[in-house]
Amino acid sequence: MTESGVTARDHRLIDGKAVQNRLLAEVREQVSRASATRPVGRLVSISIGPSPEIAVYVRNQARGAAAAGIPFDQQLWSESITQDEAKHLILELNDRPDVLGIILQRPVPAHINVRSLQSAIHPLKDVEGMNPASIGNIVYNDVALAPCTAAAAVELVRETGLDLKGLEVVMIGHSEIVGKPAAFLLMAEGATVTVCHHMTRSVAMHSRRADVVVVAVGKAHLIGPDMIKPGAAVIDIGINQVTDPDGTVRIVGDVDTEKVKEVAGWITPVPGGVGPVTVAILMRNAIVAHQRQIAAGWLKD
Ligand SMILES: NC(=O)C1=CN([C@@H]2O[C@H](COP(=O)(O)OP(=O)(O)OC[C@H]3O[C@@H](n4cnc5c(N)ncnc54)[C@H](OP(=O)(O)O)[C@@H]3O)[C@@H](O)[C@H]2O)C=CC1
Ligand SMILES: Nc1nc(=O)c2c([nH]1)NC[C@@H]1CN(c3ccc(C(=O)N[C@@H](CCC(=O)O)C(=O)O)cc3)C=[N+]21
Repeated sequence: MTESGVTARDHRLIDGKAVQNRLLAEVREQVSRASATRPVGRLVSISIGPSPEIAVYVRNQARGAAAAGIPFDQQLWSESITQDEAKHLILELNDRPDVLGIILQRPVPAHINVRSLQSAIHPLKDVEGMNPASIGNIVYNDVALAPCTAAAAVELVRETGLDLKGLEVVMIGHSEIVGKPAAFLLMAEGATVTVCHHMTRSVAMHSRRADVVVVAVGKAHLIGPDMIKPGAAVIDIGINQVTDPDGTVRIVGDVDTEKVKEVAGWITPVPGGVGPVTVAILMRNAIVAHQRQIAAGWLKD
């Protein structure tokens, strides 16, 4: 039984954990082959200041890295670190041959310019694909190092078996780390993509005609059964903490899973859907970064 009260055996639920296990097994295979010729460096995961939402992600990154056989270095920097100190540390990591890749968790403290730090991560070590150069590659359909959650959403649509070419997809949310990259990745697969945000006059007008709805907003129960075409696939990226009347605290997505699963053909539960696949994509990006560094002559034999 998942948190959302839906049995994991429900055939309408896409099992994110199963997709994670499949992807991590593939990465593990590539890591052991790569390690035969030269050591695979460590994945450095940077959090600046404490944040509960990041803690879950980083804990699962550590588990994913262990499953993939990738050395993992979790760094928690003080929230009083200055922009210059943070940038200097990142530039040092860029030049270390024993560092395979760098991910900077969001949010960062208000005094830190995350866009500037993101740009300081060298594109060959940017395992989250958030350096503008990496994002730019997506426009050129080079999607090998894409933002992990966006790529996870594409992976989960593929899991339905639907042919993405010409598929009517509605992306609800247009953030720089999820909504917009996801829209570009889906376009790269040949989907017809509509992007909605808070200025969209009627989200339902778009979502009701979609073969696939991807939602990354951050509002519990934003998507109800009346907003989904019967049989459509629903990819729920939202992560929201809700407190039940009896005081139980739960994590739910942006979709009213219980009600929407009666209408949808497929739906990703929260937890147990996009989250685990995000972790697996991060590990896949890490071994891709290693291969790109070799191709660029960065790693000596
Ligand atoms: N599972 C995972 O791996 C990850 C999950 N998340 C989760 O995804 C959710 C979104 O995060 P993130 O992508 O950073 O987005 P942001 O929180 O940065 O922004 C929310 C987005 O939703 C849009 N929006 C707000 N209200 C509405 C509405 N009523 N209808 C349509 N669109 C609306 C906003 O549009 P506008 O800008 O115009 O206001 C904005 O594009 C969060 O719950 C976050 O926790 C995020 C990262 C990874
Ligand atoms: N630069 C950056 N990139 C991100 O992708 C990013 C970020 N910052 N900041 C925080 C958010 C949140 N996020 C999660 C990813 C996976 C789970 C995850 O593994 N969820 C499990 C939780 C299960 C459990 O409790 O272990 C699940 O949904 O099944 C959660 C949260 C990525 N984020």
